[in-house]
Amino acid sequence: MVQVWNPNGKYRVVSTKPMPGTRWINLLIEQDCRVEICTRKKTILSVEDIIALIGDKCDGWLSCVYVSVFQLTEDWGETLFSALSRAGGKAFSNMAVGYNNVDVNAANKYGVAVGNTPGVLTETTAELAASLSLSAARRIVEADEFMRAGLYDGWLPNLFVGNLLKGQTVGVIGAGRIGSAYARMMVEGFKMNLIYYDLYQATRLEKFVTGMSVTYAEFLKANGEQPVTWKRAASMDEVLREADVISLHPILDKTTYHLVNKERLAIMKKEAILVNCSRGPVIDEVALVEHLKQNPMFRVGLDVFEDEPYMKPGLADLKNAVVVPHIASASKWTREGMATLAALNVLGKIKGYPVWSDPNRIEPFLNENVPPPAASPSIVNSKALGK
Ligand SMILES: NC(=O)C1=CN([C@@H]2O[C@H](COP(=O)(O)OP(=O)(O)OC[C@H]3O[C@@H](n4cnc5c(N)ncnc54)[C@H](O)[C@@H]3O)[C@@H](O)[C@H]2O)C=CC1
Ligand SMILES: O=C(O)C(=O)CO
Repeated sequence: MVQVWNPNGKYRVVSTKPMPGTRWINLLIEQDCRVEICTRKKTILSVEDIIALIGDKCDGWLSCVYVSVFQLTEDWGETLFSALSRAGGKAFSNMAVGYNNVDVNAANKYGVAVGNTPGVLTETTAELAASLSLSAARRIVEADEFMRAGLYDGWLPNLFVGNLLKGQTVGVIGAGRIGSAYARMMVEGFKMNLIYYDLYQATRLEKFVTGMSVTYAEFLKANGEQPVTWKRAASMDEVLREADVISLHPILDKTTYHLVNKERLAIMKKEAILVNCSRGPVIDEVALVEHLKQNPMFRVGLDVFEDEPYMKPGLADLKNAVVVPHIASASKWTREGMATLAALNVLGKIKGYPVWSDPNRIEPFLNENVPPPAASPSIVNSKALGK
């Protein structure tokens, strides 16, 4: 049930799941860590399971730290942080960028550093959002099922007619790292016009699309095509009204819970495409199921669900929904990199290293040919802990 590496290591690091690759294990072992990996088949561990893994003491280990493989139901609150702290635990890291499953105030109370893994999953997650956009627009899953069912008996003018993306408007809600990467893909790849909404100005994205639309505009015009345009919307509703494809990329917090609800679905175009690779509760999924039933030309691509791992009743039966099991960050390079960043977050705490200055630039930690910088790549509560 628990696989142990380097049993005589001075520092104890526990992981709730086997994580991809071996670099993360080697980096910990090189720094005198004993690595314990829970290999139980159970996908979602309960609070009791995790408390049992943490144990009640560190048995002479100098530091007892914890890497949790992100699970929506692995709720890191008062109970777990106090258990970790009682066992001498000083650091915890999600193997994820999102940390809505973590009560950071509780971690602060027990002086536990909370790590996450930004940056390494930006492009991979954006690529999945782009894949879902295309799958929904071109009805790939429905068509695939049709072929496999042996129903294809010849080309027809009306067979699986979908939406053209070129020249349409892509809307991005939450233009942070992933939202901006997705926006660029859709503008560059499909010549879509962009409208975005975020609480903050996405300066880097704006510079990119401005630069692109200036030089690219000449090129497109010379080739008899329309240049791409972009704008920052004053409200989220403006994006919902204007865009043909809308992708959600905000964090989940109380400002974004049910951001897309019945009223907002009603203002979207009848043939719009909605993609969610952020967190399930950003959409009111019951309202979405109803909307999909009433509007068969409205399509969605979902990687995340309100009650993960479950879907709301009715969703699985709808042809106008493409659903995948939270795989947006699942490329080999990204998942191995996430494991490395998570391990280095806790290792940095063990070694007393500072926190890396820019969580948007984590490349130096991912170069396998050189030792990683002496820093924790990303600790979300470093300021609160006075680091
Ligand atoms: N499905 C999956 O496997 C994955 C999901 N994610 C989710 O994506 C989220 C975003 O990740 P990053 O882009 O790296 O984070 P980020 O912090 O770079 O971007 C989040 C953006 O959301 C914006 N935002 C916050 N509240 C908002 C509101 N009320 N309205 C509009 N915008 C708002 C922020 O200003 C920020 O620009 C993560 O927090 C995580 O929940 C991330 C990776 C993989
Ligand atoms: O990183 C995250 O936030 C995830 O959802 C898993 O990649």
